[in-house]
Amino acid sequence: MTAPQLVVHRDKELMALAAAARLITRIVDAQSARGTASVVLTGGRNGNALLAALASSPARDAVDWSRLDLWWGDERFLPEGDPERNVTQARDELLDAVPLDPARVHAMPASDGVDGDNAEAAAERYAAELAKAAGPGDHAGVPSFDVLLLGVGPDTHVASLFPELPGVRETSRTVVGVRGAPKPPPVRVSLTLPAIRAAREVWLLAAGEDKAEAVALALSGPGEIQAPASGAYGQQRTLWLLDRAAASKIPPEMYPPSSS
Ligand SMILES: O=C1O[C@H](COP(=O)(O)O)[C@@H](O)[C@H](O)[C@H]1O
Repeated sequence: MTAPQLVVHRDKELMALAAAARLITRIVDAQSARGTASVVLTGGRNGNALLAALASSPARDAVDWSRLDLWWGDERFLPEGDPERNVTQARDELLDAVPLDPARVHAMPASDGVDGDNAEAAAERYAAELAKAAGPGDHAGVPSFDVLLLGVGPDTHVASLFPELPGVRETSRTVVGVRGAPKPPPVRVSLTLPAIRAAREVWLLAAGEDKAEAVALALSGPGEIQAPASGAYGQQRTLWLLDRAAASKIPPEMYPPSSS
C-alpha cells in the first residue's frame, strides 16, 4: 500500500492540463524503459477532460501510440457505440485522433456483444483478457499497469465500485458485473480493488465543489466499503489530483504545502 500523495491545482482546467502533461511523461518514460506502456482509462467528467487536454497537447506526439495498451477501469453496460459508454466518450475525446494499434485497445464488452446482456459473463470475458496479458512477474492476474486512472464520484465511488455494493467487497475476482448502481446506468462492469491495486501508479481525479465531501471522507479513512476511493492505491504511487474546490474540505494537516 502506498500513502496518498496530494496535488492541488487552481481549477479543473489547469488540473486537466497538468494531469495530461504528467501522463504523457509517464507513458514516454515507460516506453523508454520497457518498450511499451499500459494505461487504464476512467470515464466521467475529469477523465474525459484529461483526454481532451491530452488531445490538444503538442507534446502528444512524444508518445508512441502504437505501443500503448489501453484498458478500462469500468464500463457502463450499454450497446456498442452508445454515447454513454466510457469507451465511446474516450474515442470522441482522444482515441480517434491518435494512431493507436486497435489490437491494444481493450474496451470492455458491450451489452449487445457475444454475452448479450449478461454483465457477469462480460466481466469474466474481460478478466480472461487481462489474465492473458499478464506476464509471469505480474500480480493478481492482471498486467502491472503503468498508470490506472480513476474518477472519484460524489459518493466516493471509483470505477463502478459503489459504497456498500458487493463489487467493493470482492477479494478474488479481478472484474465483476455490477447491478443496482445508484448512478445510471444500473448495470456496469468494473475492475475490483485487487485489480486496481496491481497498478504501479493509481491516479485519482476529482474537481469541483460537489467532490469536496467525497475527497475529505475518502482521505479520512472510513474504509473502502463505505468509501471505495480510500481502498484504491498503487504499488509504487497513489496520487490524488485535485482542484482547490475538491480539496476544500480535506483536513488541514493533509493539505500539500504548495499548490498551483
Ligand atoms: O459513471 C462513472 O462515474 C465515475 C465518476 O464520474 P464523474 O463524472 O463524477 O467524475 C467515473 O469515474 C466512472 O468511470 C464512470 O463510469
